[in-house]
Amino acid sequence: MTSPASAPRRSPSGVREIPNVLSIAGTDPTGGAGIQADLKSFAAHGAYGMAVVTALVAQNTEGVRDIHLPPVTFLRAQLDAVSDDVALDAVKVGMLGTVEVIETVAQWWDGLPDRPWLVVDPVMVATSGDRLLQADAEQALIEFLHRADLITPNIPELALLAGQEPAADAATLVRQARSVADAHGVVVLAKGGHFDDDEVEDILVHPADDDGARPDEGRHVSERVRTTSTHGTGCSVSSALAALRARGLSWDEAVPQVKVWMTEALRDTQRLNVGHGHGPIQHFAQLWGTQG
Ligand SMILES: Nc1ncnc2c1ncn2[C@@H]1O[C@H](COP(=O)(O)OP(=O)(O)O)[C@@H](O)[C@H]1O
Ligand SMILES: Cc1ncc(COP(=O)(O)O)c(N)n1
Repeated sequence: MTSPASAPRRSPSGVREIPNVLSIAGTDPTGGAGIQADLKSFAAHGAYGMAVVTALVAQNTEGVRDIHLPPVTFLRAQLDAVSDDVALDAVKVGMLGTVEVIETVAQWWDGLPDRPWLVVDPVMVATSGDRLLQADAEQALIEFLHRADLITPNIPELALLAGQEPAADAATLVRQARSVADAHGVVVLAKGGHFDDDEVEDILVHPADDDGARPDEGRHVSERVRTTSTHGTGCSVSSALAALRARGLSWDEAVPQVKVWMTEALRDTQRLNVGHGHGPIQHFAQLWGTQG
């Protein structure tokens, strides 16, 4: 097993002007979450986006209707087709779904000659409340995490990773994020979107070093946009962070930039008219200009 700290994390050519970033995730045919959201997010952050499908999800803004899992041999064929040809600068992993899918992605990752940056969004449940990770795959997902540089759990996901009840306040969120960061040797962005304060705080926690020292956590606060169009926020944030890391920003530099972008993307949802449930965000608010 390669330890995350010692593994080379960049392509040999250094920071590419337009980095190659791969999403390994499930689909959303309405374009708001999963791979479709990831590709928009890569594009909005100046990266060349690619995608390998783990699961075909029949879902819309109202919920998940069905999930089809292609054979894992075909998943592996997709992964090899990309990595045999393209030098990867960063990889974002989203919905994995089952133990078999997790093991297939892990084997592929462990065999890569170079280590791209790896962001894992530990997707478990959709905004609609539907399960996207089988219950018997939770342990396998936990065992996958040491490969990541950054993981981006929301409040219930962090609780499950920490083996505790969901945090009811920021202090508990920090404690849980520290324990998960130390257990897996990864940076944790604990997302506070599920609290209901007037501000949304995401907390960036680094693992402690061998002497038990760690940098202060980054407290990233933004206004809460009052909208029900929050489908795909988590997918989009993790992809944006992968793209910016591949462009040479640190996590501490990338997170505030992504928060500003997400706030505008949520504010601009008023211009979209997609579906009857939790609508998508407007990934290109900055590029297309907002209404104000
Ligand atoms: N209403 C909101 N206003 C502003 N930012 C939000 C809002 N909801 C979520 N976010 C941001 O979107 C990201 C996703 O947050 P969260 O909802 O906690 O995760 P998930 O989508 O994985 O459930 C975080 O960066 C969070 O700060
Ligand atoms: C394929 C896929 N991956 C992830 C999510 C979670 O997205 P969100 O919780 O933001 O709705 C989703 N709905 N579908």
